[in-house]
Amino acid sequence: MILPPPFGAGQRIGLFGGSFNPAHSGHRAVALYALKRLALDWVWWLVSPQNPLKDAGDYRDYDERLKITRLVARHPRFVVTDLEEQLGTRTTAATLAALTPVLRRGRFVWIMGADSFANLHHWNDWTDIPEAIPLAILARPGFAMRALESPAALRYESRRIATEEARELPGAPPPAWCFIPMPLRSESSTAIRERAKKRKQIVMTAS
Ligand SMILES: Nc1ncnc2c1ncn2[C@@H]1O[C@H](COP(=O)(O)OP(=O)(O)OP(=O)(O)O)[C@@H](O)[C@H]1O
Ligand SMILES: O=C(O)c1ccc[n+]([C@@H]2O[C@H](COP(=O)([O-])O)[C@@H](O)[C@H]2O)c1
Repeated sequence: MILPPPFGAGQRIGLFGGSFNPAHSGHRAVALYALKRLALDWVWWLVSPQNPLKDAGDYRDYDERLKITRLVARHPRFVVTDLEEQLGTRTTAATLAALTPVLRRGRFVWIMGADSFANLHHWNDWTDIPEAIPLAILARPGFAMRALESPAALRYESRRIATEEARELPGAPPPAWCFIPMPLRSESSTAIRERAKKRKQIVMTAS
């Protein structure tokens, strides 16, 4: 496994997993906000080969997703990586299990949007995830209440860290999670794909 080069023991690292199908400026805003609020050294963008809950037919080619994510994530503290492709893992629980020795060497935190946290209980082996790594939940339009009342929030209610203490999250003993309000971003990959589909239809109708 080739770890992102800027990795030193004890560093504060955010793992930002996503389909990035395609990556957009909302992702960048989330990563920038997490970088600052969690006082991270690095954010590793883990481009997921395939979210096991999503339709494979909707996916753009992996290399193309990596390429666009690298363009969107251009920042000296961001690293876009194909770690999950290298590991051959498809579920987050399996990825985190494979990364166990790595997680012990740094102060890691998993970054996700509030929509992901609201649905965490549908993920494969979902309780393994908060048991493996602290979770930073970034606000997303329409999902704050659903996230804060979700099965994951209720199950780990006593392990919630106050927003003002978000800096304590990286490397905190799991389970631990924190909801981080941020200026809301409405971008979504679905909307981008829908717009692209419509443009294609218009061109086809016109020709
Ligand atoms: N606008 C946003 N605000 C907050 N979090 C976001 C936003 N867009 C994506 N995220 C978070 O980024 C991570 C990766 O998201 P993903 O690649 O699925 O993008 P998406 O826009 O949600 O895609 P899709 O519409 O295809 O589901 C997820 O944890 C998701 O919750
Ligand atoms: O492990 C699962 O079952 C699982 C289900 C849904 C999403 N995930 C992971 O969550 C991250 C965000 O996924 P997505 O598709 O919403 O960008 C990405 O790393 C996925 O692999 C993982």
